[in-house]
Amino acid sequence: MNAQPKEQHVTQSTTRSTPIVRIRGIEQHFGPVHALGPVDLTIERGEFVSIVGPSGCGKSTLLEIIGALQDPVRGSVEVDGTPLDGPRRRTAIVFQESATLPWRTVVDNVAFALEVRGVGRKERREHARELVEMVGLGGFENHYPAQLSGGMRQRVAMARAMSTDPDLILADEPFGALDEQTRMLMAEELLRVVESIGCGVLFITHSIQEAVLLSDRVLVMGRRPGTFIDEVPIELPRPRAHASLSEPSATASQERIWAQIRSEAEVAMVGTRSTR
Ligand SMILES: Nc1ncnc2c1ncn2[C@@H]1O[C@H](COP(=O)(O)OP(=O)(O)OP(=O)(O)O)[C@@H](O)[C@H]1O
Repeated sequence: MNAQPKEQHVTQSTTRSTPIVRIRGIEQHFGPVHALGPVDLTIERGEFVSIVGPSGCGKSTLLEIIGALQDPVRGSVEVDGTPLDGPRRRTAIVFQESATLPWRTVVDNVAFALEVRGVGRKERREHARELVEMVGLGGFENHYPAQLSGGMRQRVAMARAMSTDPDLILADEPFGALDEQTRMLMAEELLRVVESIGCGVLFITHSIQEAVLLSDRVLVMGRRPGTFIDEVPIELPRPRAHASLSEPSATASQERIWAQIRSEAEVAMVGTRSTR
């Protein structure tokens, strides 16, 4: 299958408001390398969309374009109904190794984005404390990043991302550096937090399980230049937890996604061997 995903309004029929993200015909090239596209994508408000696909297919490139960290060579990006012309205050971006500031305590790391925006000290610390509590770090407010585990530091990054009242979270392999158990716990935590604030999420992961557990829709990207080759609606009831993955529909979704990725990765590997 090599079609762009249909303009689906399947899982998001509950809202008729402007989508939080609408991109059309996005393409990216780096010199002679055609890295991405063309791709179309719509994310509704409050919708959780994951992208999975073989290494190097253009996932991070797409996320960075939506986050205004790079400009595409072709196509249009609208966020919240407005053409994107630079970084937005209400778009939060979380990376695999989101940096924490080592000389600041947990609460001051979380308050940092508010400080930059000129929010008063008392107000920003109060809000930061609530967020620290929300991501399960209550009691660690005054610890420094070096005193925390990798998973706890990633929770700090998550709390900081939430501090600016995001309507869109762009997450690029946010749990990729964590061990499997921490990763699953963090995924459950993220679900809880996102459900409580109701923002749209674009989530890139190499873990099919994680994508199925978290998402309303999983988009499968084919090998470079990446385009969407499948769109898998995840119809598991919410709230979800790790156990949801053993439900028959979740297993079927994982198998469908894996079959697509495997065939793309195999073709990519053969291509690499034959061009050596
Ligand atoms: N700044 C750049 N300059 C040149 N090539 C780039 C640049 N950024 C990305 N690329 C190339 O574009 C392609 C897509 O990269 P991208 O990082 O988006 O892939 P990805 O799907 O996120 O990969 P992974 O899953 O391994 O993180 C790759 O071939 C990469 O080498």
